[in-house]
Amino acid sequence: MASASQSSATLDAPSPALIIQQSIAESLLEHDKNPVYCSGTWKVASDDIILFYGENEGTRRLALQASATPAQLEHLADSCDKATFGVNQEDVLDETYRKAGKLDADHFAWNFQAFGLVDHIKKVLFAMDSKPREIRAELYKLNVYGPGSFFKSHKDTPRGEDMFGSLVVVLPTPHEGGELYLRHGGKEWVYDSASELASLREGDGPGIGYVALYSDVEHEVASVKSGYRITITYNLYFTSDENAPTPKIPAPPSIEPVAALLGDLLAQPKFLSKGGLLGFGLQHEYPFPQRERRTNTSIAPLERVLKGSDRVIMNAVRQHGLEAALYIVYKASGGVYGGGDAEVISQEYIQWDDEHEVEKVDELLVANYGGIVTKSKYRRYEDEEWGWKKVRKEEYPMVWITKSKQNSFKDVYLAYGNQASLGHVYGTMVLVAKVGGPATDST
Ligand SMILES: O=C(O)CCC(=O)C(=O)O
Ligand SMILES: [Fe+2]
Repeated sequence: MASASQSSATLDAPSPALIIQQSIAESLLEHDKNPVYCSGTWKVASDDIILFYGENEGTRRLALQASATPAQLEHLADSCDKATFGVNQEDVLDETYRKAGKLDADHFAWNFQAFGLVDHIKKVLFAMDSKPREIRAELYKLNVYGPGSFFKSHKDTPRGEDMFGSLVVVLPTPHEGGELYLRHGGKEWVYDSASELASLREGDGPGIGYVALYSDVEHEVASVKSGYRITITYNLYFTSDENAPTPKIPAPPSIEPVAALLGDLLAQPKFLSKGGLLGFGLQHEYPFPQRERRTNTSIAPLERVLKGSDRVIMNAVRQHGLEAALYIVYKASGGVYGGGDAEVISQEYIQWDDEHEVEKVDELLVANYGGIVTKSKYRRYEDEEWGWKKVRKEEYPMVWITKSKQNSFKDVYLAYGNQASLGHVYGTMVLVAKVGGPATDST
């Protein structure tokens, strides 16, 4: 009896383990929503879309940035062999299944480097990995789908264990039809290269269409109605670490010691107790952004290209939850402003000119360019300080951890005065982290 009641209890209430098992299965189902392909358009440079092709010495050059003429495209189509497809490890020619032209990788070349695109594909298809596996694309074939060409439903034959998918790049030649249908897990999608390419706006420069799909995704190219649909396909592989040469360089030091020391510094009760700024000179050089005449440009985008120890310190201060950014430390000489050690930091790289007089560079920076005063002009002359109360009040104390003169510039500005004269503005790009709230003055 006891055993009977036990078994009925098992039937009524699923065990906790079973509930967890079901939850795992359910949440894995959620992950089936991960994309099995990705597609879109990709911007390229004009030089990227020049095609060189030929089976023998006489190589043709076909530049696609300006639209190719029908005669040029016909020549390319005529240079192709008939495309075959794989059935049971054999290449089969059957134009009722696949009608298209092909060139093997040893009969064509183009400048386009797929690295950026491949990196993008990696992030979309392997977003579930905290550190996505490295992948690479190997040039495979060029195909020309002229009017009436198609490729019926198939899966691509994986070439090697590490191959996980295919990348099809569609060149920007006008065509109609030739949609790519993709099917997986009972779902269907369509990638319409003709309309994707047509949607590229002229002012945006040239672009290509692309679709990257897992090898187990069934796909089919619908019949091309007009024009030429030219594709370049790549095989996509996981890169194997086995063949990678062992690095000769020693492993870089971890950021942990720097972050720990920074933590110790911030924990000091007297250190910037009212808040302030931590300044770091940069150890590498960075190109200042292009300035248009009489405009200013933010240097914030340079943050993405920080190198070496500059990157380490940016990561370390952020690890401590500090707000940090690149700034330019401005100082000026000449005009009313001249002299003094005043310093103002701003994220704007300013185009000074010799037509507009500037009375006080520091005040202009504060008023118009988000400037923060780190040293006010008259701090050394106490009797004059009354006139600068307002600016003094806004002064943020800056503690320099490292100093550097790298990434400095000198500009000329028109200094206001009885007689306008030329002055100089000096700038140095640095990394600044904010500690605590703004420095407040109790007076
Ligand atoms: O051109 C396409 O969109 C796909 C071509 C294809 O399926 C293949 O070459 O295997
Ligand atoms: Fe295919």
